[in-house]
Amino acid sequence: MKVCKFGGTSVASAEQIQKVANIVKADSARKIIVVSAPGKRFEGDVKVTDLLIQLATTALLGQDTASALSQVVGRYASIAEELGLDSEIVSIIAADLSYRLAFSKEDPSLFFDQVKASGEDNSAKLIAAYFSSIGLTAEYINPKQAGLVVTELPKRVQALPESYNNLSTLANQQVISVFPGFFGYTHDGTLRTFDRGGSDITGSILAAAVKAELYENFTDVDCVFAANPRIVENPVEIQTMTYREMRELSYAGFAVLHDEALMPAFKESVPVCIRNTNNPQSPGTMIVAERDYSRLPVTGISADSGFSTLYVSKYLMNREIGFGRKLLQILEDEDISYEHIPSGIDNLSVIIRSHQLTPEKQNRIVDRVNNELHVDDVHFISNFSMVVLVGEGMKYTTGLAARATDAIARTGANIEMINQGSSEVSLVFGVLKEDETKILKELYNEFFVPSLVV
Ligand SMILES: Nc1ncnc2c1ncn2[C@@H]1O[C@H](COP(=O)(O)OP(=O)(O)O)[C@@H](O)[C@H]1O
Ligand SMILES: N[C@@H](CC(=O)OP(=O)(O)O)C(=O)O
Repeated sequence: MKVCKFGGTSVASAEQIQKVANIVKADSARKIIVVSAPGKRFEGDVKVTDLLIQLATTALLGQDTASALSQVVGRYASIAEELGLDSEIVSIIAADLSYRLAFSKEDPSLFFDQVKASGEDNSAKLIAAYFSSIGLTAEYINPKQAGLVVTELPKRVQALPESYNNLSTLANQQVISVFPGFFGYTHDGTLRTFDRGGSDITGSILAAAVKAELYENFTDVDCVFAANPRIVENPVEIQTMTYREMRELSYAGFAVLHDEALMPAFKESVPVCIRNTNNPQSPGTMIVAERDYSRLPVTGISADSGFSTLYVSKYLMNREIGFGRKLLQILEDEDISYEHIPSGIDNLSVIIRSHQLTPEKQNRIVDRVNNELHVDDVHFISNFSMVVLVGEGMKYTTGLAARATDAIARTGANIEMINQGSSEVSLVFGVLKEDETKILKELYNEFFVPSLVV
């Protein structure tokens, strides 16, 4: 049995959904279909999830929701009409949205989740109806009834272990299951969505639960490329990569797969294949536990912005027992996680995703570090990017860091931070945001030109 996830671009219009149906028909092993909300049909279009966020915001502000609501219903109505479905499905979707808008707004984040999740939920209902209309025996699956149970607030949303057992019964279904991505329910029945892009996670959870032979993730590119195709022209195609490599690359900018989507599949050794709905003949990129990495040391290069650094210096910091713990406790008290901690003997930097910081939080942290740790200097620097070189073969290659730093030097940019994880599967450079693109391009030239495939 195969689990297939179709992303927003794959279900953005009637034409795309017809391609999805053809892909499902072409292989009888494709029994569980996870769908996203309709995404962008063209450059500049708006994803249904973003329309829903606008709708929820309007409702929370107590403003008239009629126009925002009709935009969302309109997207589904035009898809349904083009697919030749009767208006009943559109009435079901309109009624569902009105029901969600009447939900309690006491906790705005839960209200947002209710409204956002309708994107995938209604997409699944519509696609199941379309499959049935063309003679495929298909059924919409409700994640609550199927048992996709997630953690309660204030914990980060994650599937609970029992979900896998609950969902495993889907393996016995004779019909094609159409499952909405992106959300689950807590024990008390509260709906919670995963982070943006989270339908990839749902697909992986289901693939692990039914111990699928393959998790196919259908998107709008033929494969995973060695660098973001929006930045590097015609990048090298990756045929096979390991879970670890994909995890590191999606951590910093490979938007093609959510970085939390690998663990469930990895734990059950389910291989993942990234494929193109618009070109299903293309074999795609296989993500597996091990691969031959003798040819090229670097598999891919990613880059992501939106990082800040908390810089702290104090003479003899290296001798002060408990300094690091006290500093990290201050961050924990502010509910902040960190990415890297490069350090010297008298100073250290804590790299943080900037979206976690507010001016008030920054002031409180700086005050507490000054008052409680009596440092010589503490300040925040924002606007950092991380550029990450990833490859299982890196640890067997000498001189690789020197080649990378030489390439960066050629751009004239300064390296603010270097971090090599002990697994040596990645090498991270902290750079200024304004230098990110030129560094990515130069590193790509250094390690991939003139190669054609990895
Ligand atoms: N290294 C990469 N390889 C392939 N695609 C990438 C890479 N980095 C970024 N992307 C982008 O990821 C996009 C697909 O992911 P996403 O927009 O989430 O699709 P979907 O709508 O299928 O969920 C591609 O259109 C591509 O622009
Ligand atoms: N629709 C949600 C979840 C998702 O996974 O979407 P996509 O498959 O389009 O990345 C989002 O936009 O975040």
